[in-house]
Amino acid sequence: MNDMIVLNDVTKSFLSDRSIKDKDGKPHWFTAVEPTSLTIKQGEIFGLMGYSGAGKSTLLRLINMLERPDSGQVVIDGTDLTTLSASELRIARHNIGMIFQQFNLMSNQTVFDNVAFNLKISGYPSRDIHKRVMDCLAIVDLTDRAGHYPAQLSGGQKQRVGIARAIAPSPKVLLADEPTSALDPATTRSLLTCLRDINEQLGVTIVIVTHEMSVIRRLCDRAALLHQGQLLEVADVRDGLIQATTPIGKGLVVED
Ligand SMILES: Nc1ncnc2c1ncn2[C@@H]1O[C@H](COP(=O)(O)OP(=O)(O)OP(=O)(O)O)[C@@H](O)[C@H]1O
Repeated sequence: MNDMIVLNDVTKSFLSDRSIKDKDGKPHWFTAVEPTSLTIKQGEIFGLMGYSGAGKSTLLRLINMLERPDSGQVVIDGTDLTTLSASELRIARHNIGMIFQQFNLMSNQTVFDNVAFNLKISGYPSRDIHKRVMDCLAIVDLTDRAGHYPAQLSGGQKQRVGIARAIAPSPKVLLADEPTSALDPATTRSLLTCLRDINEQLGVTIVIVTHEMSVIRRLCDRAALLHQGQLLEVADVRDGLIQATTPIGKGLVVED
């Protein structure tokens, strides 16, 4: 399989609280992602896991450049996003869908319009939008909810709308930031099945941030184990077990 996502020595720091100064009196920069290199293959389902503050969400957001790395390269399907102009980056992002823990739906828009929105801004032909929205709602089993508003949906249904919205422009990569954290165990299971089906049917590469070991075990092919901004190791997931080898990694994996 081709390399779909290649991170080459990416780093990311944030300016700390203004009250925290370095010894020389200058503002303190906190390193959220230490130099990290990672390759994710086309069609993989890849997890990012680690304790709170490990840098999982920041690393995920580097992949679509919602966070711009301080250094290093972010290569998606052969294109280094760090070299693109703002308008080129906007176009390249059509290849990268994203879903969020809190769904981020527009509450004053129907399910149909929430999904159509992404197509409109990606320049999808107007005459084809209706069919594409309904096809995507069928994939997530929400055809009968097209005219509903988000407030009329359960959490699991809202996340399915988020998935339909993300896959509508036919991205090659789907990023998921704690997509099941707000859901109960049964709804989580059905959402993971939905993500697995999308991966198998559409061939979309999925990168998922989660602190739930069971999500990694059920869904992922491999997972990066992160600790305090560092990539400890990339572990295979075989027979429902995360094959960690480093001492901290092994500790993370039995934490559930
Ligand atoms: N925009 C920001 N400004 C300042 N600090 C930030 C910013 N974003 C993240 N950080 C810091 O970077 C570190 C890593 O944050 P990140 O959200 O990536 O971790 P995480 O592993 O996803 O944690 P969690 O599981 O709690 O969401 C944290 O210490 C966080 O406070």
